[in-house]
Amino acid sequence: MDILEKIVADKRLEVALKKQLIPSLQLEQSVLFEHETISLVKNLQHSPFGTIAEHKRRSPSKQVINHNLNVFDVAQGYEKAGVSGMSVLTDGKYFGGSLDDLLLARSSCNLPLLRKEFIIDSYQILEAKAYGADVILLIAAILTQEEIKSFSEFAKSLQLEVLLEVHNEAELQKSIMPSLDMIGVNNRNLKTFEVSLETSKTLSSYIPNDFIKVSESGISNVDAIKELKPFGFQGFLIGENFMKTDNPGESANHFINQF
Ligand SMILES: O=C(O)c1ccccc1NCC(=O)[C@H](O)[C@H](O)COP(=O)(O)O
Repeated sequence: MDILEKIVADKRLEVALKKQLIPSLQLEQSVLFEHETISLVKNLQHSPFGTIAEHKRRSPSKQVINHNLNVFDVAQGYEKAGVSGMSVLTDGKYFGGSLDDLLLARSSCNLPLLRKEFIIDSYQILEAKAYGADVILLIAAILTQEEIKSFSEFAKSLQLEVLLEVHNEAELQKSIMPSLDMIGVNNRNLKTFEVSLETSKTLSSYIPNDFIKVSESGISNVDAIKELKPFGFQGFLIGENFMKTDNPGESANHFINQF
């Protein structure tokens, strides 16, 4: 079993247990609060540097990145730096995140928030809405075409935006559908952890222009963004490069000031 299969197997167990503790109907009641969606799409369309800055304590590829920060300060720092959106990893076992991180980020900034999670059940989309997300991530490698359709349509019915992530052409071809807003190319192979910006460049020409193109992972300097922009990318998801420092907000600020 590779790491992605292991994460998904654990996630299925986790979601089944959560559904017993807090049934969907109960969760739906929390969703009724009127948090107006803050659009990541609009921010990316209007930014020359389209940075989506991530809160990421650890990862399967890097183990520990940073456990000494609090998400409240990180979110405020990112907002002050002028990033276009924030990604919050909510998986506990492999990334050290939680839904509370999402809620804290929501309470501390007005950035569009992406719930970065391995979504395999519509229950997690309800959770995303209830905890203040504006955007959900769907990973093509772990979903069927039917799941991508039903999950993205459900997200849209909750006024959430949808970022669909691919890593190869086959994943992209099965996923293109009108209920998506953004298509992200993950430069990291989630099975081997190998990272290459060439993945974004190669897949860019297959992504229809109706979608905002986002390049994810392994972006460690401004030159990478300058390299990717001619391929049509408007969003750049950056985690480790900011989170490995003592002050991710300041690092993001320094990064953006180089444009
Ligand atoms: O980051 C990992 O090691 C990883 C392993 C398995 C599944 C997903 C993984 N990462 C999720 C992400 O997509 C990244 O956190 C995100 O794109 C930021 O990447 P980076 O800037 O390289 O931290």
